[in-house]
Amino acid sequence: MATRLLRGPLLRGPLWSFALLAVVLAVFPLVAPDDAVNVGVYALIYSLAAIGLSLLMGLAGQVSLGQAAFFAVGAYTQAVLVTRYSVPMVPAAVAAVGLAMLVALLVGLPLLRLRGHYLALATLGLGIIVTVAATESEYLGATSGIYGVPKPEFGGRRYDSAAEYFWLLAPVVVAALLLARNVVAGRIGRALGAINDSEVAAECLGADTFRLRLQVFVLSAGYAGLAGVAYVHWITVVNPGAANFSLSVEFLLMAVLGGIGSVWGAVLGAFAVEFLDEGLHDLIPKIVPDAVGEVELIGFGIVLTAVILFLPGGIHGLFRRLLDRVRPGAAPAAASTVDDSDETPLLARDGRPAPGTTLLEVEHLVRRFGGVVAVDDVSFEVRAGEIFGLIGPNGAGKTTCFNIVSGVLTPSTGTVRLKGERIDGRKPHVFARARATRTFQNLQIFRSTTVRGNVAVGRHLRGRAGLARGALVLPARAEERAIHRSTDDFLSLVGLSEVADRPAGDLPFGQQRLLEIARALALEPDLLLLDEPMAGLSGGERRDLARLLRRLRAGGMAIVLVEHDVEAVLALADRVAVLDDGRLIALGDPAAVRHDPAVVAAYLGIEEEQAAVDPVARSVVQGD
Ligand SMILES: Nc1ncnc2c1ncn2[C@@H]1O[C@H](COP(=O)(O)OP(=O)(O)OP(=O)(O)O)[C@@H](O)[C@H]1O
Repeated sequence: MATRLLRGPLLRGPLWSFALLAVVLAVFPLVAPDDAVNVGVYALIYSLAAIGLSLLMGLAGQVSLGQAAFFAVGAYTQAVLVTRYSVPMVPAAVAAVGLAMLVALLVGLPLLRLRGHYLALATLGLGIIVTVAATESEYLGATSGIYGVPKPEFGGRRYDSAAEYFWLLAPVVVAALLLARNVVAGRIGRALGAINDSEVAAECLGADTFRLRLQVFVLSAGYAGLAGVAYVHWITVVNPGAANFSLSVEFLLMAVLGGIGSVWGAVLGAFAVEFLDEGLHDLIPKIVPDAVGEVELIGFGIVLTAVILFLPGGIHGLFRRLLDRVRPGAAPAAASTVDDSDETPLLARDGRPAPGTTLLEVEHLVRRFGGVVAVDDVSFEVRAGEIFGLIGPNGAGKTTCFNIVSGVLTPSTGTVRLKGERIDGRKPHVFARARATRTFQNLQIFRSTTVRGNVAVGRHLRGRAGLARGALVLPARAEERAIHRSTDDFLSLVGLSEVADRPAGDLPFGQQRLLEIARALALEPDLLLLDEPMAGLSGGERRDLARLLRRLRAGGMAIVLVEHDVEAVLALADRVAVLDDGRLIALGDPAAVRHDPAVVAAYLGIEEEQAAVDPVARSVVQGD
């Protein structure tokens, strides 16, 4: 849901929507009463932290329960630099945001490697640490905090009224939104969206999950730090309450209420929560006389629970649904078929190992799952420019072999070398970086995006735009255009051009298989592992795919083919390895393998000696 929203048209949408927001924000102080403008200033300040949190939750799929800790780091650093060292406001702000990001880097480095919600727990702890440290530190003014932070002054003008401060902040928030939007819509956001859909598939296309999540966490802390800077220049004082858990909950509520993953929603959520906060301030004392802040927190808790239960997409999701209702549905498009019938080389590239060169070496591979030995002392090599078939009955260990070679699983013992480098036990993105990738027996489509979006993820390693370049968009724009254009080429290879802009999850099963192949080809691999690519394809699609694989081989690509359609493999492959019960029982050219009694026996489940003499058994495998 989060990523679906995140890629929605409202968020990626036209730049005019940002202009509209700018106009609304410009007009707000003119038309709203003074009290409301005052609340609006807090909403703008907090929306910065909420945008960061929304990015973290939507893109990295992680929750921070201590966003206020980074907010406080930003606020304290700014206060110290400006009041104690007379550092001008802007350089101080750069340092404050930088320090918040550095703290996030140090927290994220050990934690984001782990699966699960360790980050949420750690950031909760960080909030407590920052609160206690600020309370105990005389340097930071202990419980009273640091006073006397000046209101901002630019060009001789002091921004001390709510309306003026609002107007000063509004462009900052719009710019922050634009940067966040660019991150979401660009290379990094695309890869993180894919990771949320299928981590294993995104990794196999070169997305480094840990690194990307760490980057977003650090960016998210930067947003919180900037909010802290804006805050301290508005209220001119900072105390340990700035790192309080209740403020982190408030940020969380803003992000969730706005719609997780929607940076637009975070701003809407910030305004909604701030005005709700005002309402609760007035309402709670009437219901609970002498009530203190904790009662307000209960109010927030109730709203948070209600939103999760009844409005899972938040305000942004509500808008999105309304928009979907009025927008006409896209007409379903028919898939085209591959129209080439030749075997001219395809996707050849300079620098690819010469045909016949050993690309992949698998030696004495063993993988145990408890008592089951799924792969048992298997060795083989795959050469550039060949189609290598890997066949065997159900449960023979083929997919496990693929998983080990591609880094999805670590072997119990044995080694895997790709282009001479040991890669066993390394992550799948290392495999992808060496220009090798795979498809999956159980389809791993990125459902939150379109067909074209899936292929664009396949181009991840061919792009270079990082977080900073992506956020500033201009340098990355040419690259994005090139990626967009190239997706058409890869889709046309598998006959999916016509459905390029359809949601990937809407395609029928067979086309989803073809999409996985197009996505893998987009990496322009030297080694391609295909796990049952023919399953679910029509007769025509199978023939087209076989032709495509021959053309890729002619271009010098090495293809390893796991396939239940034994005839198809024997017809296509240059060499075939047969697994049975985890063991390699035959390896050689298709003709030799076809006549191997051990292979016949394995497929029919009879004894080898019997298979050797049984004409019926042999005819079943040989297709005579
Ligand atoms: N994660 C796992 N945990 C436990 N056992 C597993 C796991 N993965 C595979 N196995 C077992 O390992 C053996 C080999 O499975 P694998 O999926 O590699 O075979 P396969 O040749 O790909 O089979 P199929 O053609 O049916 O896909 C099977 O007995 C399977 O049950």
